[in-house]
Amino acid sequence: MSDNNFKSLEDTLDKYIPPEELREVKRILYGRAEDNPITFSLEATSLAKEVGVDLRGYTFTARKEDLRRPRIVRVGAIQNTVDIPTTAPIHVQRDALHEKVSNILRVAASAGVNIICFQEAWTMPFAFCTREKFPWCEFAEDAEHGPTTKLMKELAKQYNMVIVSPILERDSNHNDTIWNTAVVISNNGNYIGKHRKNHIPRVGDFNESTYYFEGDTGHPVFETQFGKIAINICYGRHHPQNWMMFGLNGAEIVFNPSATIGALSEPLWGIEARNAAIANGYFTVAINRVGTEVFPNEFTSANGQPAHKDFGPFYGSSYIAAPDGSRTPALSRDKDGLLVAELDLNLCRQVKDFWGFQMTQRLPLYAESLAKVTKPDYKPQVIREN
Ligand SMILES: NC(=O)NCCC(=O)O
Repeated sequence: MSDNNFKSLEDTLDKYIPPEELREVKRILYGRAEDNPITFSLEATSLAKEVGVDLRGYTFTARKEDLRRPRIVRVGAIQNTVDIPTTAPIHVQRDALHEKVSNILRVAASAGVNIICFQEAWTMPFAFCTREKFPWCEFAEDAEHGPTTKLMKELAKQYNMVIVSPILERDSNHNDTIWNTAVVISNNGNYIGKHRKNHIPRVGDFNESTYYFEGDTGHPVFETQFGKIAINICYGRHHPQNWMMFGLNGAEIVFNPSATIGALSEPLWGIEARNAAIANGYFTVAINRVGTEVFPNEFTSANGQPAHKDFGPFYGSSYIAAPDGSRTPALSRDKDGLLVAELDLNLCRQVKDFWGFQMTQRLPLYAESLAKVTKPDYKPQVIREN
């Protein structure tokens, strides 16, 4: 079976595992026997059909508490293809993506979404694989006042929705430097702040260090009306310390807007964001692109293979994981999708109380060890037989 004929892990499980065993398989593999799907209004499902987006939703519950009311929030994740050829003028490509994602936002609004995040560098094709500067650098724009943020501020206000908008940023106050940045806009339509990607890949076709440097914004958590959120951009999901710092700063939901391909990372995908949710006591939202993007000039992947104009399909499979280790099924591997999860944020503290991972974390021990490891004269602590 070729990669393209393989629909998804969930489809295969549903197709071949008898129902009574499937419950147990799902309990072990997905952390819960039932998917707990959300039934959306007719308006939301019809709009999703009209816009051409696969709308799916799932609920995560928490214990009822005596002293705290439930803190129910609907979170959304959008995965989408880039449909306009990469040879079209930059403004045509960007406008088309603005229009497409704005339409999906209408669906999110009618599905009751409170906080939404898009895929990494959503306003452009993922051109960094080419390692060519032009015309791709033209996609970079000001995080606070650029055309994308301007549009998203209007829509955030209109839909009373917090929007996390990962873009290619141009910082004209600092010598026109470029950054891989996620902009956070409040449900009142105000710019709250931004986070710049902390870890830049130098692997296979993801040689992004040609374009931008490691981020300088630390690990900010944005306190929104619907909860405390943070963003760990793509390759940062391979770094447990990155996830940990967002948790230490109090995040309740961490988004992981990504662009990644099957040959490279698909076996890691279902593990990393889910493990981060467990280890750090927050919800995680892993978002990947779909589709194949073809570039005008051939490039190589530095792997001995012939030069080519695309680097294979992004595999989508966006999913949401909870601090108790349970997760939603994934969106498809090849279709535009809007994944919605209804969360009770009280689950974060409940899981921390139960498992005690934060209490047993022993940060001073690691702070001390790491301080030693980073010294030039450090010797690894290895004990050998004499
Ligand atoms: N965009 C990006 O950081 N991709 C890196 C590939 C991966 O981490 O799977």
